[in-house]
Amino acid sequence: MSKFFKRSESKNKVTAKTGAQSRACAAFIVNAIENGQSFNTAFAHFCMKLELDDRDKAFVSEIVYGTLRHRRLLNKSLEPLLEHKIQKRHSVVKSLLLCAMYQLIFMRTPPHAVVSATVSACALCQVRSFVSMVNAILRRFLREGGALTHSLDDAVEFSFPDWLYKRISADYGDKTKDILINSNEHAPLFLRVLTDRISLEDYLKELDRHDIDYALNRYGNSCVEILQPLPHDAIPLFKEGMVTIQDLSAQLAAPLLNISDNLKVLDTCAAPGGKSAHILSLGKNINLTAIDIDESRLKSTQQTLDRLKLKAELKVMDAKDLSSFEDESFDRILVDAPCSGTGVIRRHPDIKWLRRDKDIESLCQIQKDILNEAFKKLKTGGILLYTTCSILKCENEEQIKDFVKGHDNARFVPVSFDDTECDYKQVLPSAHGGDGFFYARVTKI
Ligand SMILES: C[S@@+](CC[C@H](N)C(=O)[O-])C[C@H]1O[C@@H](n2cnc3c(N)ncnc32)[C@H](O)[C@@H]1O
Repeated sequence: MSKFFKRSESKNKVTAKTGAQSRACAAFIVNAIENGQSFNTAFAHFCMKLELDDRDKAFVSEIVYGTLRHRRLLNKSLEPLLEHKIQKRHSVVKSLLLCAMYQLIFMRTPPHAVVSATVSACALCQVRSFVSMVNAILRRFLREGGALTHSLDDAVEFSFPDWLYKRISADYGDKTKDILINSNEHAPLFLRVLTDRISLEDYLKELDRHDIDYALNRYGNSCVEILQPLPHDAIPLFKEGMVTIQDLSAQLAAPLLNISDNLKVLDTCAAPGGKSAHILSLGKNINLTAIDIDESRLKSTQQTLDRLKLKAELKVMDAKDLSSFEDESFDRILVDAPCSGTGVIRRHPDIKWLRRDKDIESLCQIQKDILNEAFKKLKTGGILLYTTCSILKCENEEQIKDFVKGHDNARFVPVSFDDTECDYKQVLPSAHGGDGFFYARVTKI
């Protein structure tokens, strides 16, 4: 356990009670996600309901993320142990068992602790009548070796829904397995140092002073990877606004806008504000309008900008209708479009179970509508940057190629990666260390 999760002496023991509460909380969250709730909503709700402290929350989040990462394989290992099908109204029992198996196999938590806390959690989950069944299944699982039952089907082995597996393999062929493996990794913590306020060198000295392990990455010149668990409030100079949390791939987006001083910039899908903040750091006197359709998410953009002491005009607005702005009035436009999130599954494994195949078509239509509308607002000679955190070609290269084909006055502005220039760039999860991401920029002639 990291030194940043220190507790007072009296609270330092994980009692049977807190152990059961954490297991109940994890099972409730997994169950809620299976029923369509997002991780963030379910996590906030159940952690509050079960009155968990920060250390318990970290433990719960590890169990939930891990269980979601390996859900299909855990399920395959659980199924032969179930003598009767668990009814839908008792589905939390299945979540309790899957979470317990994840702890036994992947976290190597002592078996007696997992079994006794999971059994006690039945009462908290209001499935007391399942106590002996849960106890018997977990003990049998351990007696029979406590190992996973593997599958020759990669969708099961790497726990991806069939529809998504099919789409990834149609797009990537023999690269598919690597993509699935990398998407099941734990995502690293990347910081972006605001180098207009503190040099990278000086910030690294700060990390050394706090004895924090880090690594640099040749792709981002203000990017530092932190090699140990570190809550936000333990990140040196975070509160002071000298540094922010942003994945490496996300950090590579804003510089592609070629920002210089005094430009008028529109960020069409801005929340929670990571790239808006980056744009503002790249020039002086940038006139940035940041819009988002989601009011609550736009509030988090304001918080991001406040912490970093940056200013932009924020508006709740649907980017499919930008008629309140004059045509050809922006020098730079960022369309960081709503997407499937298939490039960030290692960071948000709930995406695998929340997304549906039919969502992809509607997302593609929204992306197309936003691109068409945003391009009207771009000045001649300006740059529009289209990015997504998806790896699906229909959202990325097919989308932008169709766009350029459909606009006589649009031209690609090539992007350069690994010393190679291309009209657009697809980065796969972990390929450079960062998330899966897509970048393409166009200009108006
Ligand atoms: C990938 S996130 C943007 C991340 C953000 N650019 C950043 O760097 O922090 C996509 C955003 O698009 C917003 N969005 C979805 N549909 C939209 C629409 N029609 N108009 C404007 N924003 C939209 C979502 O609310 C979400 O905040």
